[in-house]
Amino acid sequence: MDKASIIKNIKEHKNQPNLRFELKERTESFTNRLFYTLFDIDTPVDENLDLLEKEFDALVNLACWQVDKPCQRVWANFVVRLPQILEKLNLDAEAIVNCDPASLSIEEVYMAYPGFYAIAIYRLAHELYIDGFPLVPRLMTEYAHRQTGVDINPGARIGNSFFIDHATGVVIGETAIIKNNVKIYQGVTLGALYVAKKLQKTKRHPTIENNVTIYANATILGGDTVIGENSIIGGNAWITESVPANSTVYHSPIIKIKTLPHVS
Ligand SMILES: CC(=O)OC[C@H](N)C(=O)O
Repeated sequence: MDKASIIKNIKEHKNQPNLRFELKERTESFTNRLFYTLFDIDTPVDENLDLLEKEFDALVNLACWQVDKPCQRVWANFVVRLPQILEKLNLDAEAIVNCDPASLSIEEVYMAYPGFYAIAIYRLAHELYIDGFPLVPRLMTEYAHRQTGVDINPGARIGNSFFIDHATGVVIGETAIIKNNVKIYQGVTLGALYVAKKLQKTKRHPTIENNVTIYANATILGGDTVIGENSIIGGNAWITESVPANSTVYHSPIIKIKTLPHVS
């Protein structure tokens, strides 16, 4: 195949007229500016809010290509909710500093905890998601996912003072509901019992009630699965049914250790 034919061929197969990676890049720089505007003391709020509004306009132009989904009011609705979101995020940061014996300062939480970063970007993206703003919330949480290994779908509903410790390899599905003061550790999955396209728009992921702790690598599946309040789910537990309030759930593997006599 000559060069002209290759170009023609590629052009024929490049058939998504709205697929512009500029949207992804602009969303990532908008997300960075937003995070710094909310938390970094040297990032002036007034001028950065103006810049954010301009950057958001560009996102609207790139993301709102469906005529039946007008997006013009989304920024106005979002910006008024920023103080409330910040209040919630400060509660998350406090929960981390109060719960984690390894944390040395609140500044460390904001700058060094991937769990805090992932929750921050999730909470900001969630507000855009509930306004029906297409694609950008997913690009925001995927950006956080890429940086932290924590995949929180912007559709999930998460209450106050949420803490993900050692955050990596965590998956929180689109229809998960997490109430207040929940702590989870690395490798936790809040997922669907099985995956089928026909389940779109149904509750597929679990509900976690207040004050639940879920230790590392536990997997909790199913839209009807409810983990009752004050429960503790041990590491590596595999749960596909509801757990009553105040329960402790252990996974008990059989570990065999065979020690041979030392032969030199
Ligand atoms: C987290 C999870 O179970 O994902 C499976 C699928 N994407 C769904 O949303 O059902």
